[in-house]
Amino acid sequence: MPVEFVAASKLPTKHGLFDISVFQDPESGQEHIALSIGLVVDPSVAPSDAAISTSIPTLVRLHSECLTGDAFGSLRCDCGPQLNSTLALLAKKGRGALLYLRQEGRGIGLPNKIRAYALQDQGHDTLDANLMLGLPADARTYEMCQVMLNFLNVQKVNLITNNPAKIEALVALGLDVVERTPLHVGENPHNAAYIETKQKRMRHIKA
Ligand SMILES: Nc1nc2c(ncn2[C@@H]2O[C@H](COP(=O)(O)OP(=O)(O)OP(=O)(O)O)[C@@H](O)[C@H]2O)c(=O)[nH]1
Ligand SMILES: [Zn+2]
Repeated sequence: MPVEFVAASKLPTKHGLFDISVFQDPESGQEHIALSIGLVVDPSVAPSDAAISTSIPTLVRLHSECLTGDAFGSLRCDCGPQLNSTLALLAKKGRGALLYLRQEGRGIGLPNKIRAYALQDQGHDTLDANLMLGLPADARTYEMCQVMLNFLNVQKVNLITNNPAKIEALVALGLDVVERTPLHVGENPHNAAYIETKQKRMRHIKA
């Protein structure tokens, strides 16, 4: 079942003043969040210039939930710095959206991600660890983004990502991804092999 808009409000952050919009899948109760800036937050009350604004490419990041990286400052991945630098970029540009998608651990959930970390502690890489658990390498889907981006009046997308699968997913949903902005931040000795595996085995773009 598609997600539905639930509520929106202002959200002052250390990066700037964002709009927060919450969406929910009525069947599963799963929530997804849009943090946007400089966008019309409800198409039903769109001002007359909304049509003009939708023709400009909008900076968008599809950020997959990572409790360990986003909230605890884990150095095992690059999620925390990616989240922060995206919000800083959107605030600087004054226009764009970060969709915070509740697909922890590339969609396998936190317990399985920690099981996969334990296997990585034994020397397996991030991809093999998922497979050894009998799980897909990447279990994420992106259909909720269609409703969320439509709600924000976004049609042309400049996607902030290194992952071509996200571009392909948005294009398959009918969105017009006209540009890509790379996001290489937060590399450190603990996540260097993880980032290298994403580039060598998961099609992530290095440049
Ligand atoms: N299963 C699993 N998930 C992980 C691991 N490390 C990070 N994650 C999750 O991976 C997701 C982020 O995906 P990444 O593969 O790092 O990057 P991406 O979102 O596909 O691509 P970018 O848009 O370029 O950041 C988050 O949901 C993290 O919780 C891991 O070792 N195993
Ligand atoms: Zn992470």
